[in-house]
Amino acid sequence: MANFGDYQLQIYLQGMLQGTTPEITTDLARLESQAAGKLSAEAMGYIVPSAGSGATARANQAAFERWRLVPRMLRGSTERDLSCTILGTAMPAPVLVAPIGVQTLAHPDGELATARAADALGLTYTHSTQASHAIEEIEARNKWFQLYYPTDPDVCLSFLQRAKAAGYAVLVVTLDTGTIGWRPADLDRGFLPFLKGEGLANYFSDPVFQSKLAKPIAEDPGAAVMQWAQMFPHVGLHWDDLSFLRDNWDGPIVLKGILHVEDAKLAAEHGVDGVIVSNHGGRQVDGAIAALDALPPIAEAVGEQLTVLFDSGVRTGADAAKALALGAKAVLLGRPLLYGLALAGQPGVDHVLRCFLADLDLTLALTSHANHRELNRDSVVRG
Ligand SMILES: Cc1cc2nc3c(=O)[nH]c(=O)nc-3n(C[C@H](O)[C@H](O)[C@H](O)COP(=O)(O)O)c2cc1C
Ligand SMILES: CCCCCCC(=O)C(=O)O
Repeated sequence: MANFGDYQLQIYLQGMLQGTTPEITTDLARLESQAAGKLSAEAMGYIVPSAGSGATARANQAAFERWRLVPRMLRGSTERDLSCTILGTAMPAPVLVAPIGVQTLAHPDGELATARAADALGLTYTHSTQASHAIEEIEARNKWFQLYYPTDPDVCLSFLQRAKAAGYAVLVVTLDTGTIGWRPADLDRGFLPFLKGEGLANYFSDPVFQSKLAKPIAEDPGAAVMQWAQMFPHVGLHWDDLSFLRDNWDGPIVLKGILHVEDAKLAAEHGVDGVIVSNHGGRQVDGAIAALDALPPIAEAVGEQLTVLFDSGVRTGADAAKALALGAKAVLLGRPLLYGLALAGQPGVDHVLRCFLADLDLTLALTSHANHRELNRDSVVRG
C-alpha cells in the first residue's frame, strides 16, 4: 500500500534525477503570494482578504499556533491508513474540498477542474450554490452539495431536487452567510462577481428560477441578476426552516458555520446529521472567535451525536492533525485549492491536495500514529 507521504520522495527524486522542481510551491502558506502573479487585482481582492480588519483570519492562524502537537515515539506503522467514512461517504483521507463559489475567477475551468482533481484522488468535492458551473456539470464520484438557502422556497426545492438527481450525497447548509460580510477590499473596488452575472450558474440554469423572470435571461441578464439579489440574502432564516430541508432531502444534512456550543446542541435537537465548525475562513464576522477555539467545546458537547467537521485556516498537515485531535472527524480545505487552481488549473489543485495529504501523512508517521483516529486530546497541548 502506498502512503500519501510518498509524494515527498517523488518530489525529491524528480529534483535529484531529472533536475526539475515543482512549479508550484510545496508550502501552502506561500501559495497566496505565488497566485497573486496570476490573478487580477479584483480576483485577489475577492478571494484572499477576510471581512473587516481581518481579525478573524488572524485569529484562525494564531489559534493553530497556540495548540502544539505532542509527538509519541516507537509505536508507529510503516503504512498509515487515513481512510474513513463520513456520513456514508467513503474517503481515502479525512480531507474534503470546501465549497467555494465562482471559481472561474481563479481559472476558466473553475469548479470542473477542482472537482476532477478531488475525484482523481477519491476525495469528496463540495459544490457551492454560488458556483460558476451548474450542479449537473460536476463529474465526481463523491460530491456534496452546499446550499445557500434561497428566500424563494420553490427555487430552494428545485436546487434540492437537482442535487439529488445529480447524485450529491450530503447537503451542506451554510448558515453564516445570510448576507455578505463587510469586505473592504471588494467595496473599495466596487466589485462583487455575482452582480456581473458570475457565480450564478445554478440559478441561471434553474427552470423554476427562470420561470419567475419576465424575460429570458439572454434578453435581460440584468433583471436576472437582480432577481438573484432578491433571493440570496436570508438573514431571517430560522431553526424552524430546517424542517423544510429535512422534508425534502432524504440524505444527511450538515450545518456549516457553527461556532457556539448552544447552536451545536440546537443542531442536534433539530435532527441534522453533522456540523462544520467554521467561521468561513474569516470572511464573514470580523472579530469572530477562531474556529479552532470553538471546536473543542462543540466536539465535547455533540461529538457523540453529530459528525463534527472543521474548516477555516487549515494550511498544513499539523493544522489538520490538531483539528482532528480536538474532535473533528475531517477538515475542509478552502483558499489553498483556489490558489492551486489559479496557478495551473486541475494539475494545480492536484498538487496542492497531494502536498497537503503528504504533509498530514508524514505528521502522523513522525508522531507515531498508524492512523488519524488515534489522535485525541492527549495528542495536543495549548501553549
Ligand atoms: C473565494 C471563496 C468563496 C467561498 N464561497 C463559499 C461558498 O460559496 N459557500 C460556502 O459555504 N463557503 C464558501 N467559502 C468558504 C469556504 O467554504 C471555507 O469555509 C473557507 O474558505 C475555509 O477557510 P480557508 O480558506 O482559510 O481554508 C468561500 C471561501 C472563499 C475563499
Ligand atoms: C453575495 C455573497 C455571496 C457569497 C458567496 C460566496 C461566499 O461564500 C464567499 O465567501 O465569498
